[in-house]
Amino acid sequence: MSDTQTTQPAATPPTAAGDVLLSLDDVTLRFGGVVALDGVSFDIRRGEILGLIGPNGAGKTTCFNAMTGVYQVTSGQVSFNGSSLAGLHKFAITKLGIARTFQNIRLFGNMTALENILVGADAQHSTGLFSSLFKLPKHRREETEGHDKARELLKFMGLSKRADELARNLPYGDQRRLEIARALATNPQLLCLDEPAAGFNPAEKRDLMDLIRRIRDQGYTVLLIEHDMRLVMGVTDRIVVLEFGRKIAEGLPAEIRDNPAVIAAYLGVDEEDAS
Ligand SMILES: Nc1ncnc2c1ncn2[C@@H]1O[C@H](COP(=O)(O)OP(=O)(O)OP(=O)(O)O)[C@@H](O)[C@H]1O
Repeated sequence: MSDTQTTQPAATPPTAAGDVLLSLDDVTLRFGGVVALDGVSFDIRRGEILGLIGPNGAGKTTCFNAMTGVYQVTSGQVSFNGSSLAGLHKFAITKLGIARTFQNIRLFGNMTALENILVGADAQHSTGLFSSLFKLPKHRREETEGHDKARELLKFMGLSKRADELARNLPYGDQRRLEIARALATNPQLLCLDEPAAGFNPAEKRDLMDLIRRIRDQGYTVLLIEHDMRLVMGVTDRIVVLEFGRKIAEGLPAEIRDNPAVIAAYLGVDEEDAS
């Protein structure tokens, strides 16, 4: 990645580092008889990299889905910048400033890398169909700005040379990075990454850790779901641990590493045996 060191225009810089950006307050989410989230509460603070971990089926992706409007919570509340997200459609939530990537890459394969990012940037355009049909000046200005920003994002992610290649022809690692770039194009305050290192080799994982730190240094807040413990422990500021839909621990990486309940959850043994 030779062209990754330039900076791109930052997201809204942190107003007061450490204030609460998003909070889950006693959130329960049921699918019929399955309780995917059971009274989960935690905060994401502005400017931090928060890890969300737990064994398979713990409720991590459901948490993302509750935050991004894919599912409405059964009870409890999700708030962003102090306002409830209840009833908001996922597009409205994107506009408010929450973006995500998916476990399984969801790019538009027949579009170029650049076009994929432009789709993300479109989510923040203020002009509507009328302006776009009649190519009004404000719409044209937004289009130009969108192109400039998309190229800067490609550069930031080390993908400049891929701009005009179809997404489906990109190597796997570049597709993963493009997904992150597309999410950043929506100009989020909070970027949620769902297993971004899946399928990566150790060297790619190290590059990803570096990239996540650089993203945070640009002023974004990052929520990271990841199974690779070395990556999670190495890059996050704090970690929240779920098991069977419940929060079982929250703390600094070193605290989580030594927490008997967390060790038990991962080893599948009784907490007393793990301590
Ligand atoms: N749409 C759905 N309908 C029914 N049950 C669901 C649905 N989505 C998730 N679940 C259930 O909710 C629970 C939590 O699933 P979730 O995908 O959030 O876990 P996860 O921690 O992300 O797991 P993994 O690490 O395997 O991705 C699981 O029991 C899962 O089967």
